[in-house]
Amino acid sequence: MTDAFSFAVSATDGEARRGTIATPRGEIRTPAFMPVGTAGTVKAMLPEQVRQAGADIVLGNTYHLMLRPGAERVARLGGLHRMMNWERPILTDSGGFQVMSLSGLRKIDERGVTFQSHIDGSRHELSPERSIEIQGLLGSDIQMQLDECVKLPCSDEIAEKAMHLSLRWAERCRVAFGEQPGRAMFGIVQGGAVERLRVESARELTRLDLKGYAIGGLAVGEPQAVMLSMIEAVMPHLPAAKPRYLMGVGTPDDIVEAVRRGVDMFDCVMPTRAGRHGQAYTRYGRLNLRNAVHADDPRPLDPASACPAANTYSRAYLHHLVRAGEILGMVLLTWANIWYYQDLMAGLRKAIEEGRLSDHIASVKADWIRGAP
Ligand SMILES: CNc1nc2c(CCNCC3CCCCC3)c3nc(N)[nH]c(=O)c3cc2[nH]1
Repeated sequence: MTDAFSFAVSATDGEARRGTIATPRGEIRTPAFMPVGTAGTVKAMLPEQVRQAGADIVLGNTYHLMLRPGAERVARLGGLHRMMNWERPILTDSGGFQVMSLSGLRKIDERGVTFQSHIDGSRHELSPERSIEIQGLLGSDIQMQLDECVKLPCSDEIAEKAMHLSLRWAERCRVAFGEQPGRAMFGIVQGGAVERLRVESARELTRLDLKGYAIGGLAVGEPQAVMLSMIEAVMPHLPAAKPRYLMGVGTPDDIVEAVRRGVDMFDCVMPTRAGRHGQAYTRYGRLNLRNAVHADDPRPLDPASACPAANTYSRAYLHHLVRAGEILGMVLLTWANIWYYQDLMAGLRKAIEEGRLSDHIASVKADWIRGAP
């Protein structure tokens, strides 16, 4: 165990890296998928199930927790780790992205974002300084800068304005973060789909010498090809010795293609949200358990999976639970999905260690297409 925050790359395969982030709360094996725990819970899962599935770190969220139960209350209760009974690392987003996608009546200016709570309509201000303060009150191990993420497509001028604002906010967040031993603050590369803006953002952020760098402003509706080309444009301008986090990504296909290009960390609501909506991610692709085709299928989702939800219950039963709107349907499919995503990452980590990532990705994709035997 360490009292510092550090990242080490133990193997590479092309641009892909196998690494480890060491933190006082435990190690994070990369490439890593971080289950989303929006309001202090990975929805429909107990923390011990999240860990058993293979997760080393989960996400918390400034926007939700500042509105309810409130950052100062969480701090009084001993912090987010204690409150949600997750003693391993937590990464928190800064809240700006959620303000833009969830709240009513919002305004962005140099000071920060002003918005109305989607819960009770109350008015709130989130400055770079307040966002970092909230993340500190929550006890977050990896804190994200406040940034402005523009929707795509947008004009170069809008992308440039938002990218420069995010750079100024990165400096303010760096000052507000100060020295928190064992914790990190990550900058977020913006720049829309404009290569020169992406490069400028990455180079300017790198000058702040941060402990990690996120690639933001993607997975906002652009084609996968655009997302991948922006990743390729940014990578040469980020320090190889620091972790790279692609925010909000993504489907299994997005993840394997981004790992190939050097991304180390991912988060996405998809496995949890899909589980609540009757969708199962398996090594044979995605299944919609609401579909009548499963009504008489006695097979489990995947007998080869170590996840109890995937190797025990019949598809017919899962279909029944989903059709009946039973809570257990959400619980079992969320469990299977989080476990599948962790198995996907474990397979990628092993393939990088053994220098066979390209072949591994090809076989993973073939299974998705081939479907269950
Ligand atoms: C889904 N696509 C996407 N997500 C993005 C996100 C959010 C990443 N997920 C955070 C969790 C969401 C659920 C609650 C807990 C936090 C982005 N966040 C920031 N700050 N900046 C982005 O450009 C940014 C860009 C993103 N693109």
